Amino acid sequence: MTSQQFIDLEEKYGAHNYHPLPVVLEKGQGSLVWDVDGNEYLDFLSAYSAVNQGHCHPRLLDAMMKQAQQLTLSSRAFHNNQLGLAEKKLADLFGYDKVLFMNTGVEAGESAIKLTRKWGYEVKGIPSNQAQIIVAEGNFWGRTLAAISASNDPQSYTNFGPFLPGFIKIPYNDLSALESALKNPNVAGFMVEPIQGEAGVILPDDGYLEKAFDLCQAAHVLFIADEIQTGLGRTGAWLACDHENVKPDILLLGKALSGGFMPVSAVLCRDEIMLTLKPGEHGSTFGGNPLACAIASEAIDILEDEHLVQNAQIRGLQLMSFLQELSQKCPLIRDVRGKGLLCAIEINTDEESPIAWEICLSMMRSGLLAKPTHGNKIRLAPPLCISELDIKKACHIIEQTFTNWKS
Ligand SMILES: Cc1ncc(COP(=O)(O)O)c(CNc2cccc(C(=O)O)c2)c1O
Repeated sequence: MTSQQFIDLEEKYGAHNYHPLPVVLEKGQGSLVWDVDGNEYLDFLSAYSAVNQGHCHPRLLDAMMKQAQQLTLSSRAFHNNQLGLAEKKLADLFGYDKVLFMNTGVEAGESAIKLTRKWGYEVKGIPSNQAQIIVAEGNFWGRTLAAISASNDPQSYTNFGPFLPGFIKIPYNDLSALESALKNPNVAGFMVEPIQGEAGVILPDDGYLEKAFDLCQAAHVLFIADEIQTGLGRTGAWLACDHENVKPDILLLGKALSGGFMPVSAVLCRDEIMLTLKPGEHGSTFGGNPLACAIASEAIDILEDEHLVQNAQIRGLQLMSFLQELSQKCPLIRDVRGKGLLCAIEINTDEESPIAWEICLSMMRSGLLAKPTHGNKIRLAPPLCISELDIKKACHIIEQTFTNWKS
């Protein structure tokens, strides 16, 4: 079958809830993917940071196959021999008492909202059903009704109402807005991405996270870090919060927690918070299944064994210095920004302009896959295993595209 035939099948039989680039992938390995016509691409999206370890990592394949021949799903009606090991690994690595395994990132977000509310009522003493959670404008943590209720992006919430109450929206990177919102005694938590991914790789001012954390502690409010996109080495540290020595009260992980093999997410926090959940009050059929736990354990080991956090830092510096140089000589570029291997080019147009999309099409034809987010920001986020040579190759493609661009 041709690429077009595969695209036509999706058009005819699938929901039209995405607008993919016109490329049909059939194979991935490390930082590379191939389409059905055998064309090779550098993957600079990494499935939105779900394949930090690289596509189809052989160790993850082995771990999956080994466990899949033993037991894939026990349900939580019974214990299994993988869950406790994976919980301990994450708890020890990140320094928390307890881990709650879920599946998708938004489920981790929903779980964090429920935990924070329950803690608010049963520990902080907020009157029943009055708990508020502060969120930052520009946030994106998934597509459930709670997640879109917390969103200020019309594309996320239009015509999906009515919405969940209990969210207070404040500008991102605005400490005075946070300080005044924290005056509300019914606030239980502040959920924030250390770097806003979908908003276009928006970095807060240095010190924002640390000061926001301190304000939350002073107000007896839980600081919830959504590291589902920024965590697990993406920004050149295990967690983006590490760059400011902030230890969140609640930590959300997902995506690369399975290296792209299956949905695995986790919520980490101390006993005082996690033990507000009593048997039968929360969970999921697949949450903490032995297959997911075996894969998650291996996904963490790979990040450690292959020094991928360090590689993200070094390769990120290489990529960012190129981008800064390019931006000096290219009026089409409004801004370049990033941390580690979570970078973005902001094109000098409004969000509605098709130019960012056309640039991504051109880079695709030259062998590099990237996609715009929020119109005019092109995210550049390769797998953390990417080599110096492949960064050089990508930079050459990016430079050729921008310097030869004729609007
Ligand atoms: C910071 C953050 N938190 C939570 C989620 C939700 O994760 P799940 O998608 O696994 O529920 C994300 C998701 N990030 C993300 C980025 C781009 C596209 C899409 C998409 O839904 O196709 C998702 C995210 O970027």
